[in-house]
Amino acid sequence: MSDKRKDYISWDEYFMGVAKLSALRSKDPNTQVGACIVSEDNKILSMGYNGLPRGCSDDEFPWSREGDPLDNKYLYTAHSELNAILNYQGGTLQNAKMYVTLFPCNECAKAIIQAGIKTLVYDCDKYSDTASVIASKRMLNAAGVRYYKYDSTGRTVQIEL
Ligand SMILES: O=c1[nH]c(=O)n([C@H]2C[C@H](O)[C@@H](COP(=O)(O)O)O2)cc1CO
Ligand SMILES: [Zn+2]
Repeated sequence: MSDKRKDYISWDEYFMGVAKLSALRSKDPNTQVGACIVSEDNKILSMGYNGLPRGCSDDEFPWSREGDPLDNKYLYTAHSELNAILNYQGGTLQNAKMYVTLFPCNECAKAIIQAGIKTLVYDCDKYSDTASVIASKRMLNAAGVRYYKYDSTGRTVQIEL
C-alpha cells in the first residue's frame, strides 16, 4: 500500500485559501476582502466578499474612495464579513470561526459578536491605526471573541480556472 500524501493543505490554509478565493469576486478596485465561516468541527458554513447589495448595480454605483460621500463607495459597499454572516441560511453561527483576509471594522465586529462567532483568524491588518479597527478590537476583547493573525506558510498554489 502506498503512503498517504504529505503535501496536503492544512485546515488553516484551506479556510484562509477559501477566504482569499472569495475575495477575487470583489469588484472593489482598491481592496478585495473575503471571509469564510467555519463550524467548530471544520465544516464550511458560509462565505462572503465585499460588494454592493443585491439589486445595486456594480456599474452604476461609485467605486471611488474620495469626494462627496454620496459619490464614493463607502456608504454603499457591504463588507465581506457581514455578507458571510447574512449569506448563512442554516441556523445558528454560535461558536463558529471566521477566517477573513482583512481585520474586521467596528460594524462587522458588532455583527460577528451578535452572531455568536467566537474565533476570528485574520490576515492583513492594514487599518490597525484607524478608530474603526481600534473600536473593533475593544469590542471583540470585551465580548471574549478570540482573534489571531493567520500564520502564513508562504506556500502558493496554482489553480487552473
Ligand atoms: O472589514 C472590512 N471588510 C470589508 O469588506 N471592507 C471593504 C469595504 C471596501 O469595499 C473595502 C475597503 O476599501 P479601501 O481599502 O479602499 O478603503 O473593503 C473593509 C473593511 C474594513 O476593515
Ligand atoms: Zn466591516
